[in-house]
Order: sequence, then C-alpha cells, then structure tokens
Amino acid sequence: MTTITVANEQDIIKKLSSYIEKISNDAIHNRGKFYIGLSGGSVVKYLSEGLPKVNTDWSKWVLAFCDERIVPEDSEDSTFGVYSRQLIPKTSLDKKQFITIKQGVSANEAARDYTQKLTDAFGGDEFIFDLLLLGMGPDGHTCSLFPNHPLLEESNLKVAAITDSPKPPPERITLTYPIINNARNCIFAASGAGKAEMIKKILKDKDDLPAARVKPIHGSVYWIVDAAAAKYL
Ligand SMILES: O=C1O[C@H](COP(=O)(O)O)[C@@H](O)[C@H](O)[C@H]1O
Repeated sequence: MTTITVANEQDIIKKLSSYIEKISNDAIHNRGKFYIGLSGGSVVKYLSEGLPKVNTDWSKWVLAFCDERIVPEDSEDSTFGVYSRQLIPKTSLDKKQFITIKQGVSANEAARDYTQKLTDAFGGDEFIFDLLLLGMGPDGHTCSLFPNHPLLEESNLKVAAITDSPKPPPERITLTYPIINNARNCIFAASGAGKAEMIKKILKDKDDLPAARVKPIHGSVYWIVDAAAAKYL
C-alpha cells in the first residue's frame, strides 16, 4: 500500500489524474483496452475536473461502476447520471462506453444483469479491472460495502444487491471483494478534515473497516489524501 499526501484538493486532482493517465496508457499499450471502475460521491468531482486534461485514447476506455444506486438515470442520486452531466461533455467519451445498470428493475435483478454486462465486456467471467477509483465514506465504507454488513463476507457473487444501505438511497448494487481484490490497481482519494479520523483508523490503527479490506491480491493500492485528511497520520 502506498500513501501519498498532498497539500489540498486541487493537488489530489492533479496526482490522481497523473496516475490515471499512466495506468490507462499502460493498459492500452499492453492489452488494447482500459477497464476502469468509477465511484460516486467526491470522486465524481475529482474526475470531472481532472480527466479532461488527461492525455489518453478515450476510445479504448471501458467504464463501469464500483457501485450504483437503484434510481432513474435522471435522478440526482444516480452516479451515472452525475457523470453524464458533469464529465462526459468535457471529454471525448461516449455514453455507450459506460456499463450502466438496467432501469426499472429490482436491486437483485439489476445485480444479475450487471454481472452479465461485465461478463460480456470482459469476454469471460474473470473481471480484471485495470483501475478501480474508490471513495471512502466517513463511516469507512467503500463502494456500497458498509461496516458490519453481511455483504462484507460475500464470496460467490461478483456484483451484489443491497437493499438496506445505511446511507440513502437504500437500494444499490456493488462490486464485492472477490472482484475488487482482483483489480490491477485501486486508488482511494479523500480530502478534508471530515475524513481524518477514519483515515487514521484505516491507515494507522489498521482497524478492520470496509475500505481497509481493499487489498488486491496481485495489484497495488494507493491512498491519495490531502493534508487535512492526513492530519492524524
Ligand atoms: O455512497 C457512496 O459513498 C462513497 C463515499 O462517498 P464520499 O462522497 O464520502 O467520497 C462512494 O465512494 C460511493 O461510490 C457512493 O455510492
């Protein structure tokens, strides 16, 4: 695990963008495509500001979601909805490059459908993401994997439904640890004093929180944090 501490949110955006540029270009050079998993929350802002400056072949990107909320795409809570308003217009990305959830179905049906869409996108049932961009909530959750939730132990499903998310909206789908920890790279980005206590618990005290369980078997995990979020490290 590598922790990178920078001065402020703008520097997080710059550092994150430089990692994305390098990892995407390496993936495209070595394997012809770049598979990336996106998170919602504050990560959307980092990417909407940073990605438009990244030098990459956008046509080779395949974009999925680390988690998504079961809401209509035009809802403020839809992660794809936010990216389509805030990021897509600033890049050459096409909406068709995003693997989105099926609309108008239950969380369980959306999870099943999303698993099939990922199987099609990866050309098989081994999903190896080049990069997962992860957020960490103030309770230590990542993706839609929340503290003390049974989904933390899920070992069969690759994409799972959750219908009792403690953070609204309650119905979501999420990648599970077998897929998260099969990624080549995972990057957490977190800023602000509101995250400082949890960052200490995870990075210093090594508490068993959902974000701390991100340990790719053959890959790397990076934490990019600003000075306020790192104040207890
Ligand atoms: O609900 C969610 O929260 C986490 C963390 O969000 P943040 O705003 O505290 O960074 C996010 O990573 C996840 O994708 C989202 O569904």
